[in-house]
Amino acid sequence: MRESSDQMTGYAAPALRLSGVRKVFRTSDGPLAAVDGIDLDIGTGEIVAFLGPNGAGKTTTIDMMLGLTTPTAGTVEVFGSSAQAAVIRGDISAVLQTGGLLRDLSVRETVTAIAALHGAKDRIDEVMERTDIQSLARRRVSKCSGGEQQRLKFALALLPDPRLLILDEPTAGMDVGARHAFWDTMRQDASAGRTVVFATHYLEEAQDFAERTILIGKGRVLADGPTAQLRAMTGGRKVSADLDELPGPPDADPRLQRLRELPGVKSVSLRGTRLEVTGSDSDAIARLLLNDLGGRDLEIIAPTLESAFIELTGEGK
Ligand SMILES: Nc1ncnc2c1ncn2[C@@H]1O[C@H](COP(=O)(O)OP(=O)(O)OP(=O)(O)O)[C@@H](O)[C@H]1O
Repeated sequence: MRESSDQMTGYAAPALRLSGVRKVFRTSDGPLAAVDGIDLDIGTGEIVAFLGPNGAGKTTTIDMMLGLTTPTAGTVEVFGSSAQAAVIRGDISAVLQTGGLLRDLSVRETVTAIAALHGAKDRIDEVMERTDIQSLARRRVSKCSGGEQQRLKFALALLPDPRLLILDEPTAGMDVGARHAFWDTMRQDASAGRTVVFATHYLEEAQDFAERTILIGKGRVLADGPTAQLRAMTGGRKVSADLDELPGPPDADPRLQRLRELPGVKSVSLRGTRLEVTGSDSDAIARLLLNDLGGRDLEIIAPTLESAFIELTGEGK
């Protein structure tokens, strides 16, 4: 990856800085604040998920990051300059939901044409290999599947060797294998210093691939933090184990009572001989179950981002 001017000057501007960003559209029903005051900094080498339901404002925000539209209020900076300047320098590029590939060109002709625009003909083979499209080189774009077209768009986005890559639902149309291959490439890129910001509807995708998740709803940031921490914000983990049959009713059982009295325990329930305990300190619950209460076949399950999402946005997907 190219050396950054920040490294040369010693000034480390964040990859992306949004300050008080708003975008208001005029609609027949009056003004609509699609983005309603977003502040955030994203550092070099981060992989960040923008997670939110339909209409949350993700695409509108991404368009402003890329300089495709201007904010109604606030500022967007990419490596310390305007988004447009960053695009011209080749510091930022994107895989967008919409936007065109020429259907009659072959895959290789497409990559070659865009490489010529960027003065990056020497990178053609490398990006085709990284995105696993060499075997499609002679295929017409119109004959490529949705997932293959996404890989081609990804190749085009890598041609300028951007320091910041923005992806709007990049794996739409890919099967599970292609999705994992895609994210493996992304991880390698991020570890080499490329910053990656992606919008997704897939809760598992944020969970599996982003170290940091920014949850967006109604044009605002609802939560922003390490993806694991966001998950932990909702209800803690569930610990389950088999117990010997209880001699009496569960409400009166002293073993269950000891679990209920543990700090942070939210619920204790029994189905047959299978006990389920939810709480913030799963280690303490597991210790008590195994050491003192004769629990067997113990399982600890972390809450999914789905539950965090529903709790924080008040709406499921
Ligand atoms: N050009 C426009 N004119 C009027 N309203 C718009 C325009 N673009 C977006 N909107 C509205 O702004 C809101 C945010 O839309 P946006 O596309 O940014 O959401 P999103 O989070 O990307 O949704 P999705 O996940 O469905 O792509 C929506 O209510 C949308 O209808």
